[in-house]
Order: sequence, then C-alpha cells, then structure tokens
Amino acid sequence: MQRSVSLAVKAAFFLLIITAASVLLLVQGEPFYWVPPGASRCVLAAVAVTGYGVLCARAYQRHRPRRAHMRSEDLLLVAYASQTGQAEALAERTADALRAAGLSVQQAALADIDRHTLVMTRRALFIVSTTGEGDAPDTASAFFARVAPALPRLDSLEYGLLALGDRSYRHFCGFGRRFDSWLQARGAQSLFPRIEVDRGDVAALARWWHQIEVLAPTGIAAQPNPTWTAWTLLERRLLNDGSIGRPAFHLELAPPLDEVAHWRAGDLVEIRIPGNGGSIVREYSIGSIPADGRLHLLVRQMCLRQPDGSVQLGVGSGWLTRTLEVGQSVELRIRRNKSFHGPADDRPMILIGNGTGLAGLRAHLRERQMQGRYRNWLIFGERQAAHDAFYRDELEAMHAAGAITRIDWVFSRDTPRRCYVQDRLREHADLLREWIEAGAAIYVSGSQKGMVPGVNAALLEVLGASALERLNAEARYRRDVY
Ligand SMILES: Cc1cc2nc3c(=O)[nH]c(=O)nc-3n(C[C@H](O)[C@H](O)[C@H](O)COP(=O)(O)O)c2cc1C
Repeated sequence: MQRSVSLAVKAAFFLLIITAASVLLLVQGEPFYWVPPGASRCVLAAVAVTGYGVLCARAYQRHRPRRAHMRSEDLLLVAYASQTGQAEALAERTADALRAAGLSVQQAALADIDRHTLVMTRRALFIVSTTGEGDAPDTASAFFARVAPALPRLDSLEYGLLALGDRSYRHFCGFGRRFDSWLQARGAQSLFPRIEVDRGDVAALARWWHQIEVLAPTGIAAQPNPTWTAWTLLERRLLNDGSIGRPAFHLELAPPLDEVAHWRAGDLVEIRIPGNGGSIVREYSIGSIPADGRLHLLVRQMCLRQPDGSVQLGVGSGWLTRTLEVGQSVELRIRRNKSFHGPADDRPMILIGNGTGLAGLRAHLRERQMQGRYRNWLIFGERQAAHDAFYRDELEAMHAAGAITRIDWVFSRDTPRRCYVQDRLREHADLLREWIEAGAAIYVSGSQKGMVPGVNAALLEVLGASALERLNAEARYRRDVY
C-alpha cells in the first residue's frame, strides 16, 4: 500500500513537470535556450520516454522483491484441507502463532493453492482431515484434480503434516496418510514424522505445537483454544411427537450478556458436555443466524445399546435433551466452517438434507432471506409427514412469502415404496439441470450413512461425473456430513 502510494505521487510529480514544460513551450516558444532551435520537442519527448521507462522499472521492482521473498527461507506455507472446520481452525492458529514469532506465513486452503505457489515453496505445514470412508475433504479433491497431476517433483520442499481423524473409522487418517505418501513420492522431505490426531487428542496436538515451536526461532506464545463461554438454555421443544424415529429437539441458547456472538450460516458449535470422568466435546450445526439473537440447535436423542443389553442415551444428546434444564448454562464455542458457508453472490441455491441435517440448511435459508436472495430450492427427507416435518410452518411461510422458491418434502414411510431425497432428485432431473445451468450451488447436509452417498450417486446420474467434478472445483457442491 505504502509503496503504491509513493509510486502514484512520483507519477503525479512527473506529469506535473511535463505539463509545466509544455505550458512554457506554448507560452515562450523556445524555453530551452541551450539547445538548438526546434529541438525542444525532441527534448520533451526524450524526457517523457525516459520518465515513463523509469516508472515502468519502478513498477517492475515493486513486484520483484515479493517474488524473491516467496523464495526466501522463512516464507512458510500453512495449507489445510478441512471438511467441518477443525483443520482450518488449527491452520489459522498455527499461522497466527508463527506470524507472531516473526515468520512470513501464507495461509491457504489446499484447494486454493496453485502449481506456481507449491513449486516455489521451500517449507510448508499441511493440516488435513479425513472424511467419508478414508476420503479427502471435498475441497481437497479439487486440488488433486486440478493441480496435482501437473506438478513437477517437489525435491526442495520440506514439510510437516498434521492429520486429523477418528480411530473409530476404518481408515484412520486415511487421507492424511495418502497425502503424506504422495508428498514423499514427489521427493518432498518431511521435517518431522507425520502427527496423527485421534478426535482432538491433546497429547498429539501438544506434539504439533512443539514442532511449531522448533520452527519459530524466537519461540511461540502459548496457543490456547479459543475460550469457552457460558450460554443459557432458554427453550427446548420436542419437534416430532409421536414419530417412529428417535425424539428430535429444538434448543435455543442465549449468549452471556456481555458477548456479541458472530457466526455465519454453515458454522458449527462445540459444546462441552460435563461428565464424571471430565468433560467431552460434541459438535452440532447451528440452525440460526446472529440476527435471531439466539443460537438454535436441532438435536436428536441418540441411544446406545450397552454390552449388557440395556439401552443408554448418547452422552452429548442425552445431556442436552434430558439432563440439562432450561435456565442452566452450557459451555460452548463457535467454530467457523468456511467450506459450508453460503455462496458469495446471489446464485441460486439447492439445499438437500435429511433429519437433523435440516439445522444447517435452515440457517442458510434465514441468511439468504436476510440477504434478499430468494432463489432457494429445499429438498428435505424424513420419515412421516404427520410427525417429522420439522419447522414446517416456518418454512412454508417463507415459501409463501417468496423467500424459498420451492420445497420438496420427502417422507419415506408414508408410501408403500420408500422414497428418499435422492429419488426426488432423479424425478426432477430436468429441473435440477435447469437450476445448475442457471449457476446454482448444491448444499447437502445430513448423515454419511445412506443420504450423502445416495445424493452423490443421484447427482452423478443426472449431471454426469465431469459436471459434478466441475461443480466441486467451483465450490458449488458442498457437503456438511456427520
Ligand atoms: C462423515 C465423517 C466421516 C469421517 N470419516 C473418517 C475416516 O474415514 N477416517 C478418519 O480417520 N476420520 C474420519 N472422520 C473424522 C474426522 O477426520 C475428524 O473429525 C476431523 O477432526 C475433522 O476435521 P475437519 O473439521 O477439518 O474436517 C470422519 C468424520 C465425519 C464427520
């Protein structure tokens, strides 16, 4: 900024001189008495050309040092691949800590890194999670489709890798491990052995911070997690009385009096569930927007069968829907989940979800209404129309008011043949293609088991693999899965 201002001042000064000389020339005829008559115009032209050349050279120099800087030893790339925001949040904290220690850091989503940047980078930290069945987060698949195939070897790259995962899945840190092997195969050198984090494992994260400290010669400031704040449960309502499905509750929480909470549709909340052996953390999609003044959750009571055959409520959902009482406080913190934020422009949005996946979609619909973006198509699936049409009145009112273009309610148990959201997509294949041609983005929210793969298969059928890949690369196909 500073430099472009001084360049502009120089350019203005230069123009002033030329103008002044031209005026002199017009008024006095021959201002340059030391040159032969008639040569003044040549002198002016020479001055103009030289000045222009100097300006160009300065502009070129302005860019050159930056590129040289990119090469410098201490520029560090912190890249992340995240599905639900944890890797992204860690990348941000890592980058902040290193910047505070005086290093030049570039932080970026893996999907936004181009070939040039990766080839120029000497040191990088990668923080990547695994989703699906050992899969890469959606945004990272764009990197592998677009950048990875064209990359030369990365022999001069040194890197550290933090892989986030959950051991209860079959392919623990599946993507992190594959990404590590891919880097090795390209000739990149690891700065330290890959660190794998099982469900936020504190010891593994401490190892990461130790390695970060080693990279920062002056040491880094302690990196506590963003602080927890005590919110108050103001309301809890059963939404599916009489349903054959497990009870689903609408919860409303108010922030502490002195807190102005900020979040966007698509963000999540981490809740500290107190227990005998210490607290555990559970995460939920936020179902409201800050303008609502309250944080809304849609929580399904989970049941776990114990080894002795008895049935127990899930730790998080049991506490939130039964133990916790209205008026009591809940320790929580909001987590940004950029990969499920709404489109930046007013393109149409197709929102597909089932069960409690409606929470995040509802937040989007409310945000879109606030933004005056009304081209929204909601496709929501549950079991029975009589009991499971969560938020029906509110959503139908938005539809009637024109804030939602179209709603498809799909109830699987109301018809002899079970019908799911993916079937509805196939039924409306033409309409779907029309919306996509009009630039629509697809947002899917719901369970990994059944719905999300089912919707993916239907989209593949209707739109084709390359179109779906393109949508993914353009961030027009986003998923919030659990
Ligand atoms: C739908 C879903 C599928 C997952 N699949 C895997 C998996 O196959 N292997 C694994 O190690 N972790 C798996 N996880 C756990 C995530 O990797 C872990 O929660 C991680 O911290 C999420 O980081 P993120 O928020 O940056 O995406 C899965 C999580 C979800 C919600």
